[in-house]
Amino acid sequence: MEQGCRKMGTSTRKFPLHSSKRLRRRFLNRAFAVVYFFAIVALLYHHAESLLYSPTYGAFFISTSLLLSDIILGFMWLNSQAFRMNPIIENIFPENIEKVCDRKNFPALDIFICTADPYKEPPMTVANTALSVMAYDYPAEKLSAYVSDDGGSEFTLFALMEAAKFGNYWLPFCRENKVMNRCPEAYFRSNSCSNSEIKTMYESMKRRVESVVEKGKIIDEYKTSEEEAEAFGKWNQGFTRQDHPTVIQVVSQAGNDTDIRGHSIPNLVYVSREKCRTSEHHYKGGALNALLRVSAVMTNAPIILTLDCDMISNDPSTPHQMLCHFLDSSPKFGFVQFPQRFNGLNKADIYASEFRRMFYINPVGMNGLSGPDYFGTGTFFRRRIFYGAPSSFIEPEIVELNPDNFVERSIKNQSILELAHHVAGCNYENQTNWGSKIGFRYGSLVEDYYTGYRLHCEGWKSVYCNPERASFLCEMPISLNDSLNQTKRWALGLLEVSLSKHSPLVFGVRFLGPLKAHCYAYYAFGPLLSFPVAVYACVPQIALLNDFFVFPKVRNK
Ligand SMILES: O=c1ccn([C@@H]2O[C@H](COP(=O)(O)OP(=O)(O)O[C@H]3O[C@H](CO)[C@@H](O)[C@H](O)[C@H]3O)[C@@H](O)[C@H]2O)c(=O)[nH]1
Ligand SMILES: [Mn+2]
Repeated sequence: MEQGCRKMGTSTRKFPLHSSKRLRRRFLNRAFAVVYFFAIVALLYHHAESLLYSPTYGAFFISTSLLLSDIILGFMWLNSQAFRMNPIIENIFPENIEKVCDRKNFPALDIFICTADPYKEPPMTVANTALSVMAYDYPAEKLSAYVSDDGGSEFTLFALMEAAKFGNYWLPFCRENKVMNRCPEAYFRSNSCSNSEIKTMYESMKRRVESVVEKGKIIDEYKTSEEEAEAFGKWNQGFTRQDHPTVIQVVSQAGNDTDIRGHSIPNLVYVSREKCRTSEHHYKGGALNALLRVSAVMTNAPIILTLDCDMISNDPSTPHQMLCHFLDSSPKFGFVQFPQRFNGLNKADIYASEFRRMFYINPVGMNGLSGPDYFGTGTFFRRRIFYGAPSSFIEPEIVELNPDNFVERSIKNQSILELAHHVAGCNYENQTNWGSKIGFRYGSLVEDYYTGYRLHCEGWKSVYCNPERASFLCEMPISLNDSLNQTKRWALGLLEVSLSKHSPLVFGVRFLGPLKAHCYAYYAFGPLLSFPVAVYACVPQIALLNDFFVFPKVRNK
């Protein structure tokens, strides 16, 4: 992909694309860490001493729980120090991209958007996300958005068809008005729109989409062509969410479909992989692998962006920003991670929903240790990364899935569509390397963390990119129930890794070195923190009632 650009003869040395800055105060932190370490040792010594000389059973119980808690806290503190040893901030210069690479030489980009439930993740949200990325400031014929629908819902397909029609107006509107926030819902919410015609158009599309979801049925009046009616015909009587054949529908085709100004619009493809109760579907990891194969057969772009359906683009120049890393990188470079920034948080963020440490602080620390982990969304990958280590390519089963394969035929070609249906089949992965050695990795509920970890173990590198203007905005769970469910799912997924043979401190340390292994251990063993949290929430009260002192008194010798 880089060759096309390098041929232009303009040097990236003259027009740098990125630079990095090591944080200067890391030495102060190292000195502080040494002092802190001795403080922790002293505290553990105190607990051990109180344990040995416990006067009562109650005191023995309290000292044991405090000792265990502080061992866990100490261990987690130690892991967390790995992030602080070599933090690096990466700067990019996207304004130089078009000086070193002509737009016509830009690499193609396949965008994967995952959705799984039309009621929890409304089709309008999916449509907005798709529109926000289809409106990227990038050559339209090089852009393809693939929406994976694990909910197998005709309403999601309907929403995308409506989005494509509205896109014919929206894309030129954004281009001509230099709109920065290209997600229509977010744009109309934050702008008192001067051009109310487009707003009316959006509102009417929204009404149609919401009404089909509400009614649970797409009325015939809404099916505007035979092709559309045929597509919805696939949702016949036997079609259920857990049991249905593959549905792949090309909603718009680059080079063929044009907007109202006659410009091409990007490819938009709806994919609902085959589901059957008798075979494992591996949740989102399975969905992403199906998309990897379907997109390989149809467009095979060398760069892939993965997005959750609620992650809207907030900056049309994000592809230029990621190119700053891809066009000027080593062959081992595998992915660029953008942070998740959340919509609608109050300024004080009293519930700490921003995940500041996870999304802003730690990744800067990992930048200095061959790159951040994969967050599951907002990530641009080199397609080659999914086929084995940088130095040992793993051949996929069929040549069409090879990352270097050039697709000559159109995405609507009959044989291409047949093959795409085949590779999205629910038994396709049986007796193959998918999920174990190639593609997104199975084996943990947090497929993102686990996949990023295994890719780093194979020798791939990544970079964290956090431009001033948020590249993406997403939603966070707002109800207590959803939030607890999410935390529980993450905790289970992380424990699946920490207690497996691939545990960062056993397996990871051999391939990543101690510092990076401790970074991964910080997350993998994170769920253990629930123990000290529970102890510190209850034990001091019990201690107080028993007249037992948890910490040494100042007067103690
Ligand atoms: O069987 C499934 C289940 C989920 N999803 C999609 O996966 C994404 C993430 O699922 P969600 O239920 O929203 O989980 P979160 O906890 O909000 O997501 C975080 O945690 C996940 C697991 O670590 C990562 O995959 C996500 O990228 C990350 O944002 C959503 O777009 C879903 O539509 C599927 O496609 N198929
Ligand atoms: Mn989510």
